[in-house]
Amino acid sequence: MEAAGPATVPPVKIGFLGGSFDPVHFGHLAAARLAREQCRLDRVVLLPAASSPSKARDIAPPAASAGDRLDMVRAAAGGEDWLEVSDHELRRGGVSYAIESARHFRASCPDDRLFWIIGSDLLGKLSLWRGIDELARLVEFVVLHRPGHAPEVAADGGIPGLRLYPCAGDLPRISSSELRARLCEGRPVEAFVPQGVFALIRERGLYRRAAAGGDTG
Ligand SMILES: Nc1ncnc2c1ncn2[C@@H]1O[C@H](COP(=O)(O)OP(=O)(O)OP(=O)(O)O)[C@@H](O)[C@H]1O
Ligand SMILES: O=C(O)c1ccc[n+]([C@@H]2O[C@H](COP(=O)([O-])O)[C@@H](O)[C@H]2O)c1
Repeated sequence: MEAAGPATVPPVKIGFLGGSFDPVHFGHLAAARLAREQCRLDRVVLLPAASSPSKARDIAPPAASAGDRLDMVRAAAGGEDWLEVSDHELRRGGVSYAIESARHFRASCPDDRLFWIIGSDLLGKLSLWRGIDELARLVEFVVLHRPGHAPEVAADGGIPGLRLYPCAGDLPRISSSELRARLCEGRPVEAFVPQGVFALIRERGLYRRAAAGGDTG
């Protein structure tokens, strides 16, 4: 009798959602959940940026410190066994280019499929991301329609071999900048962030003043 060959194990599918998460909100969590469901991801990693490339030249740095943003993201991810948090970009410091993170995760997970999850607000400038041709070889992109940002924007911009999967579904019309403004004005935000995140914002008095800035270390 012939021995059965080794069973082929399908590659693990890991999603990454990078962002400033200043603060993390239900829009981010909905994006992670939809991407996981529609692309059948095994897990999703929230990846807080030390400094986002698209925001690095903004006048205002992240309003909350790296430590506060990381704690809020950890609080938001708690309780979901498929949702993880990586502090890789925060430990690396500097501007958080996706290509550098993708090289790191590709090296540590050589056999897995890596999916970069982005909102449709980022699509128009995807071709300008640092090292986009290499990035498009290393990862596949999942795009969530963000209200107010048309998903039909020409995305590939001639990016060779781009693998890009649009996800269907309604995402909450929330942004971190709107939440920072609300907090600064003393308006409620409980409906937009998980309870643990709200508790941290209140305990630490985060985002009380718009011009407060904050350290990123
Ligand atoms: N409401 C939302 N629905 C879907 N995707 C979102 C939503 N908010 C943010 N994202 C996506 O999450 C990622 C991280 O976003 P980021 O941390 O910059 O949040 P933000 O709400 O856009 O912040 P800000 O208002 O400060 O620009 C990006 O890919 C962004 O497109
Ligand atoms: O690598 C790049 O060139 C690049 C340019 C723009 C945005 N990104 C990534 O996109 C994610 C969301 O960015 P932002 O500016 O919406 O917070 C974050 O993880 C950034 O590192 C990456």
